[in-house]
Amino acid sequence: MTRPIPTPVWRRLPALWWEVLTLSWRCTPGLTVLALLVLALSVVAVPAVALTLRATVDATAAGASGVALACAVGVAVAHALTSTFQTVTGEVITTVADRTGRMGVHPRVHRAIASVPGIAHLERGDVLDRVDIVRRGTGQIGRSVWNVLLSASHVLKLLVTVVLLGAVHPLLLSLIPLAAVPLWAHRRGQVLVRRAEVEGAENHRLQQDLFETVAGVTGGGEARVSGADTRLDRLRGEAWRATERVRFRARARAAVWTFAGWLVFVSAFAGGIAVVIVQAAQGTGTVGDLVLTVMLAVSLGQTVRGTVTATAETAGARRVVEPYLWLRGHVAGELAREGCTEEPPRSLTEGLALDRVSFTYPGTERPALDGISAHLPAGSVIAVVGEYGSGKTTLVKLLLGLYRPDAGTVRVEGRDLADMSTEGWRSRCSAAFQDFGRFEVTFGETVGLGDLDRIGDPDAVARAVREADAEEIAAGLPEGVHTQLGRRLGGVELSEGQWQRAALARASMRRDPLLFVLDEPTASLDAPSEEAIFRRYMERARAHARGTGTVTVVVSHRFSTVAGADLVLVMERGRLVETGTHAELVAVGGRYARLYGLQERAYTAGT
Ligand SMILES: Nc1ncnc2c1ncn2[C@@H]1O[C@H](COP(=O)(O)OP(=O)(O)OP(=O)(O)O)[C@@H](O)[C@H]1O
Repeated sequence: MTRPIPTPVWRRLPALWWEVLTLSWRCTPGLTVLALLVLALSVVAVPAVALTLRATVDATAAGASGVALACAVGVAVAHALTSTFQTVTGEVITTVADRTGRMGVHPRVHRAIASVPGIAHLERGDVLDRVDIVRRGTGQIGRSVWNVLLSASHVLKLLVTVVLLGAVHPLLLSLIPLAAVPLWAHRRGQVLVRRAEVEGAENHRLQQDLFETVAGVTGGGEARVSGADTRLDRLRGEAWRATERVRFRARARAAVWTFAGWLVFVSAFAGGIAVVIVQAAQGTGTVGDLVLTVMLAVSLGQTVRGTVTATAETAGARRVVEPYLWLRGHVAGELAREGCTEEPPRSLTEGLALDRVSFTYPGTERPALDGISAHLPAGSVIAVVGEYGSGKTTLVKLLLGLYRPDAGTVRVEGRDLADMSTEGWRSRCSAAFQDFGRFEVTFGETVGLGDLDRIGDPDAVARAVREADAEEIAAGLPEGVHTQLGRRLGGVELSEGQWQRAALARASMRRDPLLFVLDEPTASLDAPSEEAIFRRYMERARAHARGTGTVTVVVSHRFSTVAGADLVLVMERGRLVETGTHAELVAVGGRYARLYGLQERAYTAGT
């Protein structure tokens, strides 16, 4: 099969600029029009000042004081407009670009990444590097089209200026090609800077992760107690220095290129001015010509610098635009590869099945799941047990469609989950994980996020809170479910167990899930609280079973809590080593029975 040749970046840029311009229009129409207007008028402002100034001087020399006065007023008006444009253009463009970046581009990036079925791609270094660059530079993407328009307006200004100078003396036309030298030199430097950004992205991510670990409340506390914070901080410093070394070298080389380019242009320009001065001294030009030349000479410097800066920024934005386009291509490729649109069934009668499922995490050697086959009947409560790292979480993540099996099939009512629309399947799943999210919104919202359609429904939220046994938490908050959570936002901080119950309540928001997963969501709770919650969720599972045939999967280390499950799956090093009910497995006297006995003895000894 021949692979399609990817479209070069430069051919995709015009479409991207047009897209950003329409986004600007949608995000902030008034300012977008103002920015376009200011750019158009700024092209004619400087030549207008120069021409009216020449007319003023020549009229004065000819003794036409009335004309001279009128031209002087023209100079004042044109000068005032030029100054205003110089101040306003940057402000307006920055505001438009910033709004477009935050309100338009940022949500698009997040939506695109989230639209890819599964999360396996978020474990890939090449994807993470690009996401890191794009997240830091969405403003530059919003600004990219304005830099292009700014460059175009500066180039136009430059052309008008040089044409006027050419009329004074044709030799000055040679400045046109020479004005391109600084642009070219700057571009060369930017290529080096761009390469250095991608090269240093991995170390930058590493230092950021280490910083968050050391400075974070959770990980940071642990690091301080264990004394690992000094070492982690040293590693962070090393990673930062490695990134900075690469960046600094590239920027220094880029600066040398820019300086050399400017030197060539400025030398040529000085020669041009000398020619005009000689011409005026010989009487072949007017005093007005000399004034016009000096005026344009001053503004030409600014115009060329503006052109270089805007063009350099356009080129510089490629270090963000290129990874952005790469990410979009990646997302489109992933979506095309999936292309599954089948809707999930309304209810289950047969249930879910794993058929020789294997899975290895990207970048690792050992399979996390190895040839798992099991039937999870509709309406049943399945317990998954096993030691640390045996593959329990990976198994439920495959059931939830967060990862795709490398081999084998996950079936829903006999149909391959891979053929089903990921969005459709996820909308029929509920899950509470050990690493639950702490969403710092109001308590009611943190629960309601479990079912966005009903986030504002107080009855639905109250019921979910009741099911997670979290009523006392809500009642204890100063403003009940309307209390803002999180200290950073001036709200109330919940304890670990309270956050966990909030996560459980969130998972209870959906009324008719086909798959309900509880992956050790009660690890922060004591054994009696955990048992009480599981009892409650077992009852809920039985009620769901009668309606939609929901399969409830519970992952736990505490064997006693899951003894009431219909089926227990015992995992060991990625393999399913035993299957049966609690009674059957105890009777067999195998791995489950041994681990169960050990835990029971430990519990009895502790009481
Ligand atoms: N994102 C990941 N990338 C690479 N390897 C991973 C990842 N997540 C888990 N693993 C590995 O896959 C194996 C199974 O992990 P998994 O989290 O499924 O086990 P578990 O039984 O749920 O463990 P625990 O009881 O500690 O939660 C482990 O060897 C683990 O190190």
